[in-house]
Amino acid sequence: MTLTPLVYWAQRHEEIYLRVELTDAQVSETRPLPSDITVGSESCAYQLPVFLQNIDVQVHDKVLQFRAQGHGAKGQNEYEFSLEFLFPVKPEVSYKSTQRQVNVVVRKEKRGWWERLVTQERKPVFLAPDFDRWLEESDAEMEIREKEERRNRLRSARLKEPGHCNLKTGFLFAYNLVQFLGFSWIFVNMTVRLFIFGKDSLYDTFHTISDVMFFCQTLAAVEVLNAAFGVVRTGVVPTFIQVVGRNFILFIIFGSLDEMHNQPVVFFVFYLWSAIEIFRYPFYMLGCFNTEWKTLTWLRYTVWIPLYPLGVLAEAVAVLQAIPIFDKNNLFSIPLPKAIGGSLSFSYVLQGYLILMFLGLFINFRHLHKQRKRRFRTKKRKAN
Ligand SMILES: CCCCCCCCCCCCC/C=C/C(=O)SCCNC(=O)CCNC(=O)[C@H](O)C(C)(C)COP(=O)(O)OP(=O)(O)OC[C@H]1O[C@@H](n2cnc3c(N)ncnc32)[C@H](O)[C@@H]1OP(=O)(O)O
Repeated sequence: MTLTPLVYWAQRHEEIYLRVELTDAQVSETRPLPSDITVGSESCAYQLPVFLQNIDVQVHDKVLQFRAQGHGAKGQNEYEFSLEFLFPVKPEVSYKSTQRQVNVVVRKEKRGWWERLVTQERKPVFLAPDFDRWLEESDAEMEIREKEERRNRLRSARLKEPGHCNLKTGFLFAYNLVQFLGFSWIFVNMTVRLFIFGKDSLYDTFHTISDVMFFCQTLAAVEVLNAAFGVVRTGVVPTFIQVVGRNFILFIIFGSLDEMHNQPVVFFVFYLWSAIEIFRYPFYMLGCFNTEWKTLTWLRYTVWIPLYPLGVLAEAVAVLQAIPIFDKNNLFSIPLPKAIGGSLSFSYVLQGYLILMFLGLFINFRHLHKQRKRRFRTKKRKAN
């Protein structure tokens, strides 16, 4: 026999809760509950346990379809009902079942408070408010505020835990210090050599600097993990673009081609890379202790404006210089069936990479511009 179960509902700004009572009752227009029993009343004689199987709850285009099979005092029953929600909901539905009921949670497509649950004005006879979870809109808003305050209290308590804060701060400070020392050595070394040897220093940058640059750029992969694991509050994508972008140039274009080692472009790329890092890493070091030096903050969020396009331009020159070399030595060429040429030169990959570079530049330029606005807007707001 197919029965329509009793369904109790409540809402919050982002969710709808349905409590489906599976009993041996058949509730319908023609056969309402006996007068001495009201929906949800504990005295309902129908509250007999039902052993459930094959629960199927789906949402398609605002309509929730519920089906289940249950074995109760009156034998095996099919249970089903459907509801057309007032507004769109997300297709993902979660539910938990007990002997007597199935608790369903549906997420609203758009956050907000509904005047009723279903499209039709007159509610279905099997539907009733769930007074165990019922809140008026203002109460729900207060519940959200209380949850947020609890979360903030927990977060600040966690950050005050001596172990948590010191470990993360110590790790970040040490990382930033090592990177600052590495890039400072690079920047000072290249500056001094430029003053002493003039233009000649442009041709042996790779031989004098690359070991430390390889070390710093390999270590920089940690920044992607920091972003991915939430160690620092920043996006994974910009960090990934930054680290992959630099290491592609360093390891593939410079590191794998001897012919590139004596090119002046190596000097410009290394110099532009280190010119930002000598401000960025000390800025992070101070940030580990929630302090800042205004001039350093300004430099960290300003010098990238000329350096980033210049840096990517220098990298593009390096890629263009490497293309004929890869064509000649066939390094990293992609093997293809003889019928279609035997191999694809890596220079084709480089031509595609040139497009990625300028896409990556656009993404990170926009990201840093947002960071700069956020940083200086926050400062302005604190100053007022
Ligand atoms: C399928 C693969 C596709 C790959 C495609 C690749 C294409 C590549 C194209 C582009 C290639 C670019 C190559 C690079 C060129 C150059 O570098 S040119 C030289 C100039 N370069 C720069 O100026 C960029 C310098 N780098 C950065 O700024 C970062 O790497 C960044 C990721 C680009 C931006 O940094 P981000 O962390 O996102 O912003 P911030 O405002 O600095 O930090 C946000 C918050 O996080 C905290 N934080 C971050 N890191 C640390 C840390 N190490 N220690 C402590 N705290 C850290 C920071 O303090 C901020 O905190 P709040 O202020 O409290 O929010």
